[in-house]
Amino acid sequence: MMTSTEHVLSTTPFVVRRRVKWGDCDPAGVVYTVVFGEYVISAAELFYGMLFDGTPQKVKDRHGFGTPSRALSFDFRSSLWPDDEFDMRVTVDEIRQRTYTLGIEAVTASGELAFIAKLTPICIARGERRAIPIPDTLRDALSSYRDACAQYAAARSSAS
Ligand SMILES: CC(C)(COP(=O)(O)OP(=O)(O)OC[C@H]1O[C@@H](n2cnc3c(N)ncnc32)[C@H](O)[C@@H]1OP(=O)(O)O)[C@@H](O)C(=O)NCCC(=O)NCCSC(=O)c1cc(O)c2ccccc2c1O
Repeated sequence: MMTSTEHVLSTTPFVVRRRVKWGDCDPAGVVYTVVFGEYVISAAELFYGMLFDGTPQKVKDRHGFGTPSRALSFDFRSSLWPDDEFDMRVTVDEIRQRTYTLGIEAVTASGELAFIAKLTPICIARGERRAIPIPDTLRDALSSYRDACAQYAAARSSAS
């Protein structure tokens, strides 16, 4: 039997399921604030892997760009506890010139909203710390994903 504490649940929309590990928690017994950054960046990296069908750093290397975080914000709605399972759904909220914003919404197995994060990466030339326009391959992949999610949502709402 294989047990995983982090795996991709679906690709459209892109959803990562995680289980809170004991080591994620602080002495108060809930997930430590610092760990939320790891949750979000890890989900974003898996998202890039899906967009380019590979492992995240290798695909960015291949395409010649990096994606340092230009901004990151959190809205914490409820605490996460050891062994809690939660799903992080990734949306493409904005695509600008050199930056774009991913929304990451985390919902527990009982349907409770845990947090909403907004991650704004800035594209840089690989190996340099210089901002560049979002490469066309990435821009196209982000737009296609956003369109596919919109189509999925429309199909679901017309079915219900
Ligand atoms: C990357 C920078 C050197 C670029 O500096 P520059 O001066 O050229 O551009 P700006 O910093 O002014 O950015 C303009 C851009 O940002 C948008 N923007 C401005 N304010 C905000 C805001 N509050 N929220 C959201 N967006 C904002 C503005 O609209 C412009 O976007 P457009 O799309 O409109 O053009 C410099 O920004 C820099 O070095 N920043 C620090 C980055 C950093 O250290 N982050 C901390 C974590 S490190 C990290 O995440 C990281 C990840 C990687 O995967 C890497 C991979 C490879 C190398 C390094 C990595 C890395 O450090």
